[in-house]
Amino acid sequence: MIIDRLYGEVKNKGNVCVGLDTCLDYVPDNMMDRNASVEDILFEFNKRVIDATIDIVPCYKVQIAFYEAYGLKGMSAYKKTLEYIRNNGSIVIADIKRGDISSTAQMYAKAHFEGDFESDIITLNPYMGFDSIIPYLDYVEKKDKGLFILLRTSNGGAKDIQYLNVNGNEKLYNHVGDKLKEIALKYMGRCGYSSIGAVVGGTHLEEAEEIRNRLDNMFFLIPGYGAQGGKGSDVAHYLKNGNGGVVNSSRGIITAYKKYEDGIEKFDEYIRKAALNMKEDISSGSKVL
Ligand SMILES: O=c1ccn([C@@H]2O[C@H](COP(=O)(O)O)[C@@H](O)[C@H]2O)c(=O)[nH]1
Repeated sequence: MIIDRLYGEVKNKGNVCVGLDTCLDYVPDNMMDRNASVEDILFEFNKRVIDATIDIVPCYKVQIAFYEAYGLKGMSAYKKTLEYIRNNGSIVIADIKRGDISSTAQMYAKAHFEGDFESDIITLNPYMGFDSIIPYLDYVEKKDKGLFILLRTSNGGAKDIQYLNVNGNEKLYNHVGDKLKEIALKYMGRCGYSSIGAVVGGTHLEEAEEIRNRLDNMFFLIPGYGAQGGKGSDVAHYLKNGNGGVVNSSRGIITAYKKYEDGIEKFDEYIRKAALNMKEDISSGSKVL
């Protein structure tokens, strides 16, 4: 199952998930060939980031919005990026955050688990209801695919809806988590985690322990590290014995070279260094717990 592969990759390479939220503003001048198309520039940038990190990270998260924003050429870069990651033996999470009625969800499943935009794991938004998740489950069961479903997100606005009290005094995200766990239990891997995991922002700490204990067999995608303020000692609360989750950083890694005077010349070195520093930060955070 995909979750066993991800678990194994984390065991060997640590928890850093490199976020490819790539836009032209992040591309160094020397990669901005005036004659090249947006498709080539975005893909070449991603290829450099992937080549610099593939032996030290377990997976990549590709945020589809950044490619959609550039139209068809952007989507070609998106397709090439997914293929490059998968063909080189790594795991790709497509951050698409879909949620819709089942007839539409079926088409989203086909669009992102087959064909041009095939990825290994996708993100979903469950707040339209649990029937919106069902159409993806066939792919989890029969095609070795995985889901990371939004539970408690990293943004401040998470509190507007996800923290509302339901059923008396229960937080909505806990209610959602319990329902997702019920579904997740049907798709358990040998590693003790399900191919249906949850997205839990690494920026809110108060509830971390409760969420981790309550959803003990769900693997977490943890965004919010770096640019949004999350630190190794924060995100470590969502891990279990150093595994059970991958921590995403997008801007923190792909723009790392901008902090250095010689960043453009040593682009690959600084990208790798940012991923290695993050890996070390998370593992020292885990040791403190
Ligand atoms: O709760 C969530 C869910 C998803 N994201 C996504 O993660 C990255 C974060 O980017 P950074 O540059 O590392 O801040 C981005 O693609 C978001 O759409 C999230 O931030 N929080």
